[in-house]
Amino acid sequence: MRSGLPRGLRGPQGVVTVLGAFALLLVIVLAPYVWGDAATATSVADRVQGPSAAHPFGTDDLGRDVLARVLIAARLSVLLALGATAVAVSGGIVLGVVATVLPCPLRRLVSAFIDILLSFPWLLLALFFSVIWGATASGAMLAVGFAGVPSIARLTYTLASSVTGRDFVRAARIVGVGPAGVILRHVIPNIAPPMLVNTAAYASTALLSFAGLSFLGLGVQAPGFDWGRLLREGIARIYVNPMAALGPGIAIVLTGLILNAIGSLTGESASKTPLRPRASKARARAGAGDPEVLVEVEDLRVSFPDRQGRLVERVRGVSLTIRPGETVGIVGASGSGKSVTAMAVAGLLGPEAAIDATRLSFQGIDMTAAPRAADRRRLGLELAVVFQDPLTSLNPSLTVGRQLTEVSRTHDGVPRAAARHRARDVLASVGIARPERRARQYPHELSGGMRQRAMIGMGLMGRPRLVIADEPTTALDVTVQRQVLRVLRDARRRTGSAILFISHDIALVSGFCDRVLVMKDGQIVEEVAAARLDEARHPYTRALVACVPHMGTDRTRPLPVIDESGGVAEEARA
Ligand SMILES: Nc1ncnc2c1ncn2[C@@H]1O[C@H](COP(=O)(O)OP(=O)(O)OP(=O)(O)O)[C@@H](O)[C@H]1O
Repeated sequence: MRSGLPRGLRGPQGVVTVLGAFALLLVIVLAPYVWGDAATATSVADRVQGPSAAHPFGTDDLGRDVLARVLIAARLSVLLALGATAVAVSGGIVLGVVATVLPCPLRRLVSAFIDILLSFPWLLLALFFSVIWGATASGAMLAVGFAGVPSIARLTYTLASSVTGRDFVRAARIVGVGPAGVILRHVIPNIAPPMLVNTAAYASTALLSFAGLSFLGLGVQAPGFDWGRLLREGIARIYVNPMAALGPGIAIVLTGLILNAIGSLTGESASKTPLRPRASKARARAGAGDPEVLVEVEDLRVSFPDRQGRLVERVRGVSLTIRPGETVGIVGASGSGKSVTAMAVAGLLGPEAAIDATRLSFQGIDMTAAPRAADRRRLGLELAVVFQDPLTSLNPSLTVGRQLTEVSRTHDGVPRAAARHRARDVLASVGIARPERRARQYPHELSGGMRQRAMIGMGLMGRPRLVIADEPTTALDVTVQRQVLRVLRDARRRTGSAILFISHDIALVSGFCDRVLVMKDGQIVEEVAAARLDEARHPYTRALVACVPHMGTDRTRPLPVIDESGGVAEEARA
């Protein structure tokens, strides 16, 4: 059963939070009208009295009702805390997000600057800013706000960096989405839930900080009063009337709790699904070159730095070609360099990869260099990548339909309504029932097989000449695997696109592909037609083929094992 309320607002905690927030709001709005006179009317006869029915929190040294003053101070205290929070959060988000999209050396510089600011205790910063802006309410608000910028900036930077490292952001960049688009469409929606929680947490910290500054005489000045100032006045009479000090203290604690509870509920409601790695798809650009050859790779070498910073070559002199409409498979053990090779072809390797190749091109476009704007458009439309993990192949904070329409809208300039229409047709063409409804859903609302089909659909939104499928069926059960392979086959038939299919499973690859490239230790050790795998010459290929059980396999014998040298060892395995 689903109620119409957001998820976070259901249950007792949600109800209590809503009631608390509502009561606080009422006090903030109405208190000055209802208790204004009691809070300001002086009465010498009622001076410094303890709690009574007429004055539940007693009176101050001018005979004013302390409870009324506490209630009226709610408005100033909360507004100043929210003002300080707005300064801290907006400053922190701008600094943190901008730092993530800066080029590497500048990013390090800004990150180090944030760290230096963080090393100062916030109170010291707040006092420093108070001195600059003076001991006034607005000065203290700016002081508390600016003192919070470094911690919010650090948090934003960490969260945003974890998003910008995801495949869907890398793919979006390749597709031509600029820094502003990446921030607005990918980073902000994904960091919003934790940021909301932290904003509310910071609001309660700001409330406390502000009360602290006013208590020290650096915040609100007489005749104005906030909770901090009331606390300062109450402390002086704590032995005569403890409630004069406890009253504002209770108000600060309760309001802090309400702000924290609002934050956790908002965060819970806003979070759609946990963000996980791996995502999306990519595309490629245009140029001269042999029209008969779609992908040309010659002597590709890819290295990554190890922990000591030394470059280690992971792909060692790979050469391959893919012709239009061909289905080429790459098989090999884990770590043999299949994905790195494929990502190099797609131009999706990160900046940490050192790429060296005599030739690395897709439709004549040099994929070792950053694509030009004109090439990006072709990449966006003509190259699609389907990754292994379907849950994380899509941006969790955008609906499936929105992600599908991005290609048409970014590169074809198709109007929104037409793009939506096309997205529905494409979803239907990859076998997704009720495509209208599915397009409105978020990735986590789809099954694994559906997500993978939606990914293939994303590729079909353009005019794919090549689909790179990096272990697209590994995370799926056998039945769903078959459906996904069928969708890929149909897509190839309809669009004439070539497919580069990566898998551990030589039986799957030989059944699906025209040609098979066998990789071992970063090299292609053999290239063989799928139909003639039995005639493979390399011992490693023969070992892979021998490991595939078939109808005639003797089940009483141990499974063959591929040894270090790549041959078959008849070791026993349970
Ligand atoms: N970003 C990276 N930084 C450092 N090393 C990397 C990086 N990406 C890949 N590698 C290394 O490159 C080698 C080849 O990785 P790759 O992902 O291509 O293997 P694979 O054959 O696709 O394996 P699997 O089937 O397990 O995905 C591995 O040793 C891997 O650790």
